Amino acid sequence: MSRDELKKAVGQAALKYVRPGTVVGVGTGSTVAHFIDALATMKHDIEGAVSSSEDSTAKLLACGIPVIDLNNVDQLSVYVDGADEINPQMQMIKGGGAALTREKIIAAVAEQFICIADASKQVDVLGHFPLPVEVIPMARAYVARELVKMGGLPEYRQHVVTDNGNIILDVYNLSIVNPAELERKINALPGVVTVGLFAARGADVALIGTEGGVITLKKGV
Ligand SMILES: O=C[C@H](O)[C@H](O)[C@H](O)COP(=O)(O)O
Repeated sequence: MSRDELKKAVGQAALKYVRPGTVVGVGTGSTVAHFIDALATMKHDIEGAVSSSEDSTAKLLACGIPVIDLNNVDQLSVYVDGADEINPQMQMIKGGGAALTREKIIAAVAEQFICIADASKQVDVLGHFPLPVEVIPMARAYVARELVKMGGLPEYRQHVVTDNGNIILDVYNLSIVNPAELERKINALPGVVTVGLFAARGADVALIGTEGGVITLKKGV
């Protein structure tokens, strides 16, 4: 099976976590694009979606799924999103598509985070994928210097402006043995909007696309 077929399989598998009559949290990326296609098949059974990016909003609307402002939602039972890396503790690196901040906000509201990913995203230790950090433009050089002090090699993601009007630094050379601590440390730097480490709030369920089918992993099991 191609990687795209694996992504499609997990996108479809995530449908079973969507409860009729609810608002669904929707992430961003090529895996989520398949989930949105699947969600469109039950668009008359849900109230709508909360979206984590302008890209996903456009795709949801094109599929006829109403997009609802997060501020008008009291409860979100599930948030479905992809990942750039996921470890056995269900902690993730996200933000390869620059949508990390809105993704983290929706993940914080949701009762359940359902991560959908092909098996290539599974790692023992996070950090092979460069860690995205969303930064307010005037803080770019300062934050980069601080990231170097932490042992990283930050690289400015050229020609990318986030949906929030900020820039992304991708941090190479990190072997993240304590993701929760690094998440706290980077988030504490003035000028950092958020780091793409989802450690304090990881996934609750991971649907992993493999050659043998979709595997379901649950946090703490
Ligand atoms: O900013 C983008 C998101 O964090 C994505 O969920 C992540 O990059 C995975 O994307 P994809 O499913 O395209 O590999």
